[in-house]
Amino acid sequence: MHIRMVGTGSAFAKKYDNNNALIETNGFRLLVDCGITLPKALHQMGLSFPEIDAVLISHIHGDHVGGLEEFAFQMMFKYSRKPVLFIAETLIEPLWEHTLRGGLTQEPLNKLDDFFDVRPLEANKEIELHPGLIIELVQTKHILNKPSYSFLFNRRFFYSADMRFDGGLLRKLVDQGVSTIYHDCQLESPGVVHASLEELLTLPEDIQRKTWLMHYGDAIEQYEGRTGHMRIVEQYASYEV
Ligand SMILES: O=c1ccn([C@@H]2O[C@H](COP(=O)(O)O)[C@@H](O)[C@H]2O)c(=O)[nH]1
Ligand SMILES: [Zn+2]
Ligand SMILES: [Zn+2]
Repeated sequence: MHIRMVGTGSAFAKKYDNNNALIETNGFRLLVDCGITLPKALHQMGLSFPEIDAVLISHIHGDHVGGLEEFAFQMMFKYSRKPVLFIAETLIEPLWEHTLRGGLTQEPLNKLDDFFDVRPLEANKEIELHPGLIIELVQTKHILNKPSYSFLFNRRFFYSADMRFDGGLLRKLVDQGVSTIYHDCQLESPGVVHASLEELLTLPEDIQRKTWLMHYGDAIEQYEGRTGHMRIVEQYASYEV
């Protein structure tokens, strides 16, 4: 399984695009989150929307869903196709009512299913998205009373999306066989709604060695050599996980 970060930046980063990723396996290309900067970043990578087989959403923040309106419009009016949208069942109504409805509605198109082939996902239940690509949604803490999900791929690759620090969960995942963790990282403390670098540095060495940092601020270069045993994911680079 390959992963390419379309962006590695925090919500307010300007040197880095929104923290969105492409997971590629057996000829299947899954977009993980579709933020405000995604359409331009994807274009700069030489890719266009029809080359994406499905999109998966972690939670309703602009750097994770802000590019969906353009995705939907381009697919409908430029390519006459309905993209597959994998999304937790708890996020379906808020995604339409609170984010997309205003921009996308034009009678008779007035619901999420008019634009996307919606595939609801249940948390804590494995599902094969494509042959060779199994996913489990793990609900993690990010914003109070706002559902947010991390992703476990093929039982071995954990992608935090946006979450607060949870050392107990990371310990459990590693003990269960997770070999690679991509974790959001807020460089300055306190993390508040993300894991801070200071918190991540408290992880035991064996977990740190499996951990790569993403969703970072523009100051990341100043932190090179100061991330313990954790490595930094580079924007646009491709990794085998
Ligand atoms: O209580 C809060 C809520 C949000 N923030 C900041 O806003 C961004 C939201 O974007 P993410 O998708 O969560 O990255 C977050 O990074 C915080 O910087 C906050 O500080 N406190
Ligand atoms: Zn974010
Ligand atoms: Zn968020």
